[in-house]
Amino acid sequence: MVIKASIIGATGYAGAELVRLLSAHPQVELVGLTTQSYAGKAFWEVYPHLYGYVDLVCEEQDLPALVARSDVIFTALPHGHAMAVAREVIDGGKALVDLGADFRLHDPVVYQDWYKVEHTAAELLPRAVYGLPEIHRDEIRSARLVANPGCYPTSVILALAPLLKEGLVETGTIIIDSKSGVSGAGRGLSLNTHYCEVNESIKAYGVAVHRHTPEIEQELSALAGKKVLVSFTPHLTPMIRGILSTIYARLTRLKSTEEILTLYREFYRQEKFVRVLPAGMLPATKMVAGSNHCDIGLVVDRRTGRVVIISAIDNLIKGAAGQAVQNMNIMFGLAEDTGLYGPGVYP
Ligand SMILES: NC(=O)C1=CN([C@@H]2O[C@H](COP(=O)(O)OP(=O)(O)OC[C@H]3O[C@@H](n4cnc5c(N)ncnc54)[C@H](OP(=O)(O)O)[C@@H]3O)[C@@H](O)[C@H]2O)C=CC1
Ligand SMILES: CC(=O)N[C@@H](CCC(=O)OP(=O)(O)O)C(=O)O
Repeated sequence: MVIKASIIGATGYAGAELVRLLSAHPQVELVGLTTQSYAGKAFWEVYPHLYGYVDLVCEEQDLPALVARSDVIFTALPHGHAMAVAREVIDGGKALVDLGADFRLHDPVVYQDWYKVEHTAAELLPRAVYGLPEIHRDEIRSARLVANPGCYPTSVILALAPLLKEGLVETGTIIIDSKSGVSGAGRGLSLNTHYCEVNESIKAYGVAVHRHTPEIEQELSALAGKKVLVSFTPHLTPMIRGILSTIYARLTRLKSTEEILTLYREFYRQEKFVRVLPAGMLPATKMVAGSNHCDIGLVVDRRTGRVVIISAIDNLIKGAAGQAVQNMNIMFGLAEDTGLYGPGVYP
């Protein structure tokens, strides 16, 4: 089987990583790469590392033509833009994986509250599946519209799922401290992300108001079977790739580190992309850079009755493009790790 794939917003950081992964995917043919600013340029002129691997030319978005020649379309656009293309893709009988936030929240009112954008395709929300394969694999299999999760939520939900499913943490005491590389903010130029502003400095942002908060709470609440509230604080750090999330929660029953690690190993036993680390080993962003892994380590602090869980992902891979490919593989009945197998790069 050859899957014809197009990417709308291919020239952003998430889109370009998708181009790299799909160009090496044994069962995909890339047939369209759209851009806002680089129409007419060869893709390798925008991203020279792909010289010799991708010979497509960037094009302006011509949606009917793109839908006609694709089996699957990936949207890697700023939030608010995928809803304008989703209906035409779905009505055309093609699959859509959206890397942005437009179809992640089930409730359009919550979306409007946090994103300050009107949801103009709310009728499609019931058909959208939240594309975290380790939690929603069966629904993804039959979905035509998959909402690829946010990068921070991926690192947080995978880190907490086993404990919430077992009712082992108090659902009102969860504190999440996440640190991201600057590529998480996209390729566009901005004062907040230019070299002098971010290098040799770490800063918190979006405190108590970050738009990933409702997405994290939606998924954690579903796992717990009751409302979960979190305090989520993201930080911008002077690295290019990676997210490290450190999560604190009070245990409902005291367990040892080894007991909880056993629970995690069992929960993720079949998962190729979640690595539960042995006691005494903790994740680092370098361990997952360039791979589709989420690494998880944890320690029970018996003194405070809290568990501290640490997870690491590459924001552009498991946090975006890799997870999108994983979702496509599931939707098209391929082995889930096709085109994604293997560790990343080190150092
Ligand atoms: N970066 C990350 O780590 C992650 C990103 N995401 C999500 O993926 C999506 C893309 O993010 P990212 O790649 O970082 O963003 P970038 O800013 O790097 O790229 C955005 C892409 O969208 C195109 N674009 C921008 N505005 C418009 C518009 N008005 N109409 C059509 N095309 C437009 C750009 O074109 P051009 O290049 O020509 O200007 C570019 O191809 C976002 O929704 C983001 O939140 C999700 C998880 C992680
Ligand atoms: C460092 C940085 O700025 N990160 C981005 C989140 C990354 C992202 O891609 O957001 P979505 O997954 O929702 O699309 C931010 O905080 O807005």
